[in-house]
Amino acid sequence: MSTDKEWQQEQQRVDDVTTKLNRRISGLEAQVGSVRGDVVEMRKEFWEEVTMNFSEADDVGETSTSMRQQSQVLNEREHSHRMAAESLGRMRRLRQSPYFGRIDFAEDGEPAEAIYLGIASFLDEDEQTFLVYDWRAPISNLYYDSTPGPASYETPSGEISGDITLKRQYVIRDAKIRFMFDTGVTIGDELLQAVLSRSSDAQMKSIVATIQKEQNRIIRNDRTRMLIVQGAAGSGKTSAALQRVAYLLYKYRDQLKADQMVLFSPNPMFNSYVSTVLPELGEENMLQTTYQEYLERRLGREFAIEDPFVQIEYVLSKNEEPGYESRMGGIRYKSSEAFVSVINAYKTLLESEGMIFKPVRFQGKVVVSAEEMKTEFYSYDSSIRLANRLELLKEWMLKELSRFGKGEVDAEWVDRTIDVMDTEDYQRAYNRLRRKKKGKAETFDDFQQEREILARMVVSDRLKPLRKWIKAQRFVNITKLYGELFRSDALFRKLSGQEQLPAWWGEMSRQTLARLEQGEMAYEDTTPFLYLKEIMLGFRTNTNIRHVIIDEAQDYSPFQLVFFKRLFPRAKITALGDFNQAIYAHSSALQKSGPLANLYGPEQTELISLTRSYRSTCEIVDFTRGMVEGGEEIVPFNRSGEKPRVLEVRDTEALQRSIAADLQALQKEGYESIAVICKTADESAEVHQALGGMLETAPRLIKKTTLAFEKGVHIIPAYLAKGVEFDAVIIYNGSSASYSRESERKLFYTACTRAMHLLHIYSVGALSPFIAKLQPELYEQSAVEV
Ligand SMILES: Nc1ncnc2c1ncn2[C@@H]1O[C@H](COP(=O)(O)OP(=O)(O)OP(=O)(O)O)[C@@H](O)[C@H]1O
Repeated sequence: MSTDKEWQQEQQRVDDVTTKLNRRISGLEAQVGSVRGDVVEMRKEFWEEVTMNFSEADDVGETSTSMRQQSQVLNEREHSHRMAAESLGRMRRLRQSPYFGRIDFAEDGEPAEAIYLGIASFLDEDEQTFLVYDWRAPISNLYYDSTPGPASYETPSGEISGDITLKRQYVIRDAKIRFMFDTGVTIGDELLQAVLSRSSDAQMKSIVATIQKEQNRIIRNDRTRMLIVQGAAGSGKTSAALQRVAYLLYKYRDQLKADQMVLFSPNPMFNSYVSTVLPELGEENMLQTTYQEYLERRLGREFAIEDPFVQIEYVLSKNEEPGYESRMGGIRYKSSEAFVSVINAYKTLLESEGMIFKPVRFQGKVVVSAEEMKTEFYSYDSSIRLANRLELLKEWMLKELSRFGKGEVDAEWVDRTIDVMDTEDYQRAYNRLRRKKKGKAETFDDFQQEREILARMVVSDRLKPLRKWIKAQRFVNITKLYGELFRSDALFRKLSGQEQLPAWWGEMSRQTLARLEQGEMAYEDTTPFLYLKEIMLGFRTNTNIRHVIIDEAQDYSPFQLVFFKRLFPRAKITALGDFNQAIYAHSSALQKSGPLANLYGPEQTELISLTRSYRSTCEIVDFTRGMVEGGEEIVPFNRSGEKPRVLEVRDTEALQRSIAADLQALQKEGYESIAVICKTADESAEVHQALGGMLETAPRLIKKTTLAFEKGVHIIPAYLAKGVEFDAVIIYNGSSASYSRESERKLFYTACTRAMHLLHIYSVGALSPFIAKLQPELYEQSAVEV
């Protein structure tokens, strides 16, 4: 334990470091000052600019180089200015809290040296002595990974071993030490206690000061192509992922930029929730997107595409509708690896037969018929790759179109068009001609010639959209090709190699075709459809991205994962998830062993499990872990609170009145962020309206389009509460009517695990079996009804 004297010495050091920081800050301010704000913010429109069509590996390097050049347009002056500005930002952050940890490390045969850890390095004026080490420096690993005693750490030039003689933790604010504690086995249980007991924030916080050993393994793991993290609810997966981004940006600072890393979030609100962590650590944010955003860009123009939230609403609330079971069968099958194999086999088959094209038509006339295209296509050497044969076909069609165009020059419609041309059009045509025929004798002098030139121009103009259409290879009828899979059982049997069709095949196929005909695409069809399109026409890969972080990985299907692998051929993947929170009806890529682990093979895959849950009190964890399989492995962090409270009420009116009273009481007690978690969006909207009239300030209704996460009272459907947390959670109706099907278990678990300090569950009538089956001593059954 530290003594008063040590405290004074430490405070003295804080004062010294602060003085030096102030000096450095003044210097940097002078350097940055006058041109502040001039720094060019270069952010790429992620999906717009970096996706390109490449099928050959050779091209990849080239694209990547040109893209890097693009992003390095900043000139030298701006560059150094930017560096200074960034450094200033870091120093200012350090001034608020220069460090949070210290280890005294004696390298073998050397005296012990005190290593202070903060969010950035700070060198003394001699430019040699580290007053503060960056938490990501190799030596800092000792702090997270080792306890006092013999220890070693890796450096680029080999392992260094020695002895840790002291491990100390601080909370420093405004140059004053507020808390100081010598730690042993774990990193400051006490500090962690304090951090976890505070109320939640509208934005996620960085956890650098209290990273736990097992989380540190995730942050610094850098060996394999694929890192899979299976972690209990609240075990710090998202936190670890974000610190990992910061770590990689530090470790590979010469090669890796923030815009080469992308985080896939479950919804737009989550994006905003996590967006402050990296800036807080003095790093630029990585790119953030959602899978839906990608789908919209790729398919949104052709189809009305369903989003996963509409799909889940259907799954949760339409179980009485005809066709429900077959759609569920479809959702499961279309997300499977088996379907990936079918589509791969389909592509192979199409190399020799079965292509479907759209004819090229112009003013009712067929320019090139689908049959002619097919004949031409299959006349090419079959050893040429499919995508390349389609390129050849494209060239042939463009020629056919030109030939057709020449024949149209004398058509009557052309004459008519020329007759009604106004002077502006005429002038435009004339100018164009002049530009084209620079220096040549051809002019408008000759009437005959003039007519011909204008006619050619008119035809060419009219054919322009068709040319564009051909160039974009829109003539391949992907929709029909995809539909064919569901139209012909024989074809499907041939491709799957199975006599037996998948469950609900007939009805499900009818549903699929009916939607496609309406120009709609169900969420479960989007990835397979796009995959078929990509493998036919050449995959549009994104080679700029070097790291893909997939949060809530359990919500992605095996099919989507295969897709990710193709989409980001140069990226390493970090996939974080919890199979107990797999809320979608499709099969999940994250299973104990399975699709995710197989994606890059065992050599290239590492799996880390997190079982300690930090978010919720012991009482809440004890309660929630009983609901899921394997829950006994989840270990609550040692922080106590009230037992979850369960309250059965008579009817909806009593339910809403009780919840309104509860909300008011909670707010009075000082809970700042409270969620009333409903099952669906419709239910949330109803509750929002009902409670609005009963509360002083209207609660906030969270929809799938909500962008910002804020404090206050929220009404939110369970599936949108993914990844976020609240001081207090009220489950709107945890009755057996709402949550009893097996498919609802994980949704219910996800909802309950959003609570940090307090969990109240209301139920109209009988309780959900997921609660009823728990030991009664795990919760407080309350009878109070308003
Ligand atoms: N080492 C730590 N130090 C301080 N706080 C931590 C630590 N690890 C986790 N937490 C806190 O625990 C809470 C849960 O963390 P996080 O959201 O990262 O968990 P998760 O595993 O992604 O959860 P879920 O799967 O339920 O969404 C957050 O408030 C986070 O700040």
